[in-house]
Amino acid sequence: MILDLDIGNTLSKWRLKDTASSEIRSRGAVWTREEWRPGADIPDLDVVEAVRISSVAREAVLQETVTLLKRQVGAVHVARSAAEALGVSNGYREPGRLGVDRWMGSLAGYQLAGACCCVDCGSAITIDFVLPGGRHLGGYILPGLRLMKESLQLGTRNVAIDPDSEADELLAPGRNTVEAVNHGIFMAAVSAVNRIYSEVCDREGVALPLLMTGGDARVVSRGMRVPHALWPDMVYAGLEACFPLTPAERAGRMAGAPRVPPPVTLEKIRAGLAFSVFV
Ligand SMILES: Nc1ncnc2c1ncn2[C@@H]1O[C@H](COP(=O)(O)OP(=O)(O)O)[C@@H](O)[C@H]1O
Ligand SMILES: CC(C)(COP(=O)(O)O)[C@@H](O)C(=O)NCCC(=O)O
Ligand SMILES: [K+]
Repeated sequence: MILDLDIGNTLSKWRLKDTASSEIRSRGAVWTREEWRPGADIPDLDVVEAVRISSVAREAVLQETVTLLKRQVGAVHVARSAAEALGVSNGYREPGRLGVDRWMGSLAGYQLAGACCCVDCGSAITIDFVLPGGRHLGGYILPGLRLMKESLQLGTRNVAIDPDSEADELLAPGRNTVEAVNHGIFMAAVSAVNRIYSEVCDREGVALPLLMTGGDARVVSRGMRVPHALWPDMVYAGLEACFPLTPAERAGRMAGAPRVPPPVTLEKIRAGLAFSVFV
């Protein structure tokens, strides 16, 4: 069995993957806290032959986790952002500083779709771009839905946006505090993602497939104006591509990879942007 770990700022996600069949056997998540330890919340390590980790938690948390895991598991692979991998060149001036979850997502996106825009809606919302030929441009970081809501301190933090609400409802003016806050942060997130996607496609002269992941991807996806695919396992897929262990992974197949809808034409993207130009 392979244990994959995606340690984010809010949640540490894990899944167990069968080494022979490549099937996902179980998955779960625990809060990422300072005292995070693999233990009761994490699956039985006796069955684990290898661990793959993507972590944006503090380096000390990662090191403690790795030390603990190494006592019981032979192979522990820790992903790091690099200047180049799998045909993608990192757009950061200091490549190691790019969040490794963003790097994993960008590598997975490029493997699946070629040039692409990768959006990760977690504690932060990150938007990364990879051009044809594999040039990663860099990207954008904004607060995630939960962070935006908490920063307002209006006592609405425990009333989450229903991911099944229709975009129409979410875009309407709120008629109480919870609605006003939820609709406001929804609007902030989707406007930013729609606009950033269009602006970058416009400036680079290419219509890019759009991939979305993260705990709030389903909600944000409701407000997207362009075709896109949801890929909950996108960060894990980057781990699979960097450290292929199963026969399917060695053949380049990534678990849970979605069908990616073709993007709308560049003309349509530009026509959409034209509405926001007033001069
Ligand atoms: N069951 C849940 N528990 C916690 N957060 C959730 C849950 N479902 C959705 N969310 C949202 O997802 C975000 C966490 O998403 P995730 O992608 O795991 O973030 P990170 O990678 O930063 O830890 C939270 O900020 C919250 O808005
Ligand atoms: C931007 C992030 C905080 C997003 O993390 P997440 O919301 O997934 O927990 C993370 O990718 C990170 O710590 N990045 C380092 C800074 C950077 O990417 O420039
Ligand atoms: K994120």
